[in-house]
Amino acid sequence: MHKPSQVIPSLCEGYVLSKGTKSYSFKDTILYALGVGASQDSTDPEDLKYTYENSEDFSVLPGYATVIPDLFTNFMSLEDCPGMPEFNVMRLLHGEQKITIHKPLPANATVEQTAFIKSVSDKKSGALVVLEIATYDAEDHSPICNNQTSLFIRGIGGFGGTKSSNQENIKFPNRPADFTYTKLTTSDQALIYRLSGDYNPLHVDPNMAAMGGFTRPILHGLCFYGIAIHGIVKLACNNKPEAVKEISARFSSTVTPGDTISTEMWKMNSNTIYFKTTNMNSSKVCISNGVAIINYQSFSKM
Ligand SMILES: CCCCCCC[C@@H](O)CC(=O)SCCNC(=O)CCNC(=O)[C@H](O)C(C)(C)COP(=O)(O)OP(=O)(O)OC[C@H]1O[C@@H](n2cnc3c(N)ncnc32)[C@H](O)[C@@H]1OP(=O)(O)O
Repeated sequence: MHKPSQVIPSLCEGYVLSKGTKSYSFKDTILYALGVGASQDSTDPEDLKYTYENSEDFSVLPGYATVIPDLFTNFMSLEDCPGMPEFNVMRLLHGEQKITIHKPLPANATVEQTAFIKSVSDKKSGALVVLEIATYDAEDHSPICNNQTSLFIRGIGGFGGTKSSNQENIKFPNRPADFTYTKLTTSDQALIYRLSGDYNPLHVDPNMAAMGGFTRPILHGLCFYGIAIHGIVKLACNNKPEAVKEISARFSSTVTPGDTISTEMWKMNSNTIYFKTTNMNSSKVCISNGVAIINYQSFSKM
């Protein structure tokens, strides 16, 4: 296939990366929960509701919305888009993510979904490709969730056109956080997390990570996003996953499996939480601009 020498936004925008039906079951939702650090140790007795299908209130973590799409198919299809030049896929990083949840995520479902490129903007050091993925229940065609995924492809910027970002910069309050969730990621975190569908070798293969300019494989953005969401549900939502309606955030620095990450949350008003996550090993903020929209009516005790 003939590839252009640089990004041609008009040939990218609207390009369908995948469209189809898929089914998942409670085994997938449990595997996801384990991949974002749900455990059965004495500090986390409440996690059984995400990891044991026979628990009384078995539930799906809201972050599971991010892996319902066929991540790897979409990732690979990007290279086939006629408006994209040749690029080193190991230089592609997850830039931003927004999920919108329309109903509590079912533990077993058949879903219909379409993923397409919504926009491409020139960030000079790279191209920011924004994907939109809508997921519907195949049974009654009701909307389940939406994903907006921004991919930052380093090294292919400078093609002109728009340069805007899709997320606003958040100003955090000048007071201690209302809740803090600190989690030690494990050295095998990426090996477990990838089984939920993002098989990008950047996260496990040292040679591929080196091609991306990293000394070691880095953790999936959606894995540490999922860890932060787990913390938000536990600490700010009384462990009621159905309370989460929307979560958006930017991946502003990398995390290596084995790093400790700490998510600080501020309750801003009756339905909004601002959050950011710091990588305690690098001392850098790895998730910035975090905003969670919560429906506090869905539980009584705060
Ligand atoms: C298809 C389905 C796919 C599913 C996912 C599959 C892919 C996954 O497997 C891949 C991953 O998970 S990668 C791991 C997670 N991501 C990361 O670790 C990225 C961390 N962030 C960075 O390294 C830098 O912010 C970096 C490199 C992103 C940007 O840093 P710089 O180049 O230094 O940019 P900077 O000079 O700070 O800013 C330039 C302009 O870019 C905007 N920007 C910065 N960070 C951004 C980010 N994270 N997302 C979006 N935009 C971002 C800035 O605002 C600036 O724009 P403008 O000039 O318009 O203000």
